[in-house]
Amino acid sequence: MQNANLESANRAIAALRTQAAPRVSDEEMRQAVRTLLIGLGEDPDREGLRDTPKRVVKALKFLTQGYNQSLDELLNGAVFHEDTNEMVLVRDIDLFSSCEHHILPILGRAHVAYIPNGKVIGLSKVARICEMYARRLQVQERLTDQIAEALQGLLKPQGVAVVVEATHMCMVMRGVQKPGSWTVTSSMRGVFAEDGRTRQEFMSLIRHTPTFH
Ligand SMILES: Nc1nc2c(ncn2[C@@H]2O[C@H](COP(=O)(O)OP(=O)(O)OP(=O)(O)O)[C@@H](O)[C@H]2O)c(=O)[nH]1
Ligand SMILES: [Zn+2]
Repeated sequence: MQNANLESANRAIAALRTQAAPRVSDEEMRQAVRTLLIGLGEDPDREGLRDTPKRVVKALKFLTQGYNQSLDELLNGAVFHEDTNEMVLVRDIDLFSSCEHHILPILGRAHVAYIPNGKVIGLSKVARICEMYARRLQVQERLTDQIAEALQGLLKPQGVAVVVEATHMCMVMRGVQKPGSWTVTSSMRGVFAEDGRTRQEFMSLIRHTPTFH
């Protein structure tokens, strides 16, 4: 059911993008950046800024490239049958996202665990799932949930746990200006939600400092 929701949300986003795509050209986007520069009191024709609209549009498209990806594509079939009941944890996955309120960076990392139920996923695909959702305009809570929901839908595991720790540039460089503040969000499914000991094991594994660091 959750997977069906996720897929229908992805389809809705894809449909919106298809409708929107012909309406806004790269040139129009560049013009919008040029307008912003003028609004900021700059001269968009001075040497240093001449190519800035082009660069900004390219950078923003890169930072939101997750809209053009799908779970199917990134998985490339890397779901395998495996009989194991032990926790799989991929931790310290770097995240670079953008907040949807200010389009400013969210910098952080994700820790993702699941307990299989007959199926495992290629380890790199866990990081790729995080990457796909991070490379969209986000709020941290939704990003965290989307990662958990994707794994839940793909693997139907005994449980999924996702913790995201991030700092928001909109809270650091502007607004309330609190450098050093971190936001921690979590999404727990199945045994991680129901069983305190499993959740505790996960929490202690993500706090543990590996010897190779
Ligand atoms: N819950 C949540 N809030 C976020 C996230 N990123 C940014 N925000 C918040 O979104 C809110 C938007 O509030 P507004 O009052 O509309 O915007 P603002 O005037 O720019 O707010 P300030 O940042 O307080 O100056 C702010 O409190 C941000 O801190 C996020 O990932 N999750
Ligand atoms: Zn923000």
